[in-house]
Amino acid sequence: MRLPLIERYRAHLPVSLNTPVISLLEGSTPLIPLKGPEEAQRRGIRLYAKFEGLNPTGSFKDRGMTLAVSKAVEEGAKAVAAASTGNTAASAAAYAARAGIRAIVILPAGYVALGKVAQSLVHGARIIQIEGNFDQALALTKALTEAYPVALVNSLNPYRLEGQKTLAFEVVDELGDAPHYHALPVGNAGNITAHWMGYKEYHALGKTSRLPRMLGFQAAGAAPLVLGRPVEKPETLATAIRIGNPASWQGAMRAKEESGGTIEAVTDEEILLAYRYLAQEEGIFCEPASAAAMAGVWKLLREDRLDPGSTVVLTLTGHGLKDPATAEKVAKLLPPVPANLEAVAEAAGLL
Ligand SMILES: Cc1ncc(COP(=O)(O)O)c(/C=C/C(=O)C(=O)O)c1O
Repeated sequence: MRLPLIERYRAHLPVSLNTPVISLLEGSTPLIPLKGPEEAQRRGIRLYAKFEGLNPTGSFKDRGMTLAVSKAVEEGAKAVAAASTGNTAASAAAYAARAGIRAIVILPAGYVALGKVAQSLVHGARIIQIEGNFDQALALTKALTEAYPVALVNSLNPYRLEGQKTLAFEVVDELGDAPHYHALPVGNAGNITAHWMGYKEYHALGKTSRLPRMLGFQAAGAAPLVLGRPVEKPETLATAIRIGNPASWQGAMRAKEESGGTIEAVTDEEILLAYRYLAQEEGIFCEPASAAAMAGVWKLLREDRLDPGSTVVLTLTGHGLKDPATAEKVAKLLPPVPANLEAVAEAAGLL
């Protein structure tokens, strides 16, 4: 029987018996063993994908949203607000609907993948598109929630990170220890901060023999943490991580430094290659931003920077269906053929 995330990890979360559990049975996502690219196989490096696309709204955001919305309702909120590159909006819209309160989402016009806008619309969120980018949307949302009785549910809200840290718990509970490395994409940097919180908590409880080295990856055109300064005009086809000034900058730096890990950039071309590899070689359809984790691990493998025989977990943060438009960048749809066996057999490459 599947448990609400809050029930599964109640002992580790800031909840009480007064906290309503607003849940869509999020979490407990599959940890899928990968065949891995040849560079991993020949070094005996085991790769696993923690596929967060199988959460209720198709991304890891549900882990933080179940807690943030439950706590907002406990505190009497009648509305929640979020700036978003799309997945936070979709998740806030779903959990607000679940709770019977209003969701207000502020999106950078023209840079949110179709699937995510569809979700926010159909869940009944109040969608405000701004003529600006995500960073401007976040500043406006902070101002809105300071001026009006609306709860902020971006990852500046600590409850979001508390919910998201449970991914690390699930990895340890399933593998029996922490991996040697944990790779994930980094945009606003809440997720890498939360992963590291979770591993440190479990380690302090004696549940792991090691702490993983955190491997964060940004898109080369949107890599403030790599450059060491905000990026005024972030650009990448991985629109989920098209963020120039991460809200959790310090948290990401802490995760990198304390774990002895790294935060590096991958190009859009490397992201697309990894996106196609995961779908066509591993059978996993994740969205472009998620594929940045695979692109980054592949880069480190090519540079022989991962220890032979080690275990690497990659967080694939969102489902590929969120961004159907990008799918056509890796595989073109062929024109229709006449409706007869010979034409179909020829198009199928069987003749
Ligand atoms: C699929 C996917 N992969 C990676 C990230 C980066 O996580 P953070 O580094 O914690 O920001 C996001 C983030 C999306 C938003 O920030 C939003 O939805 O507003 C994402 O949707």
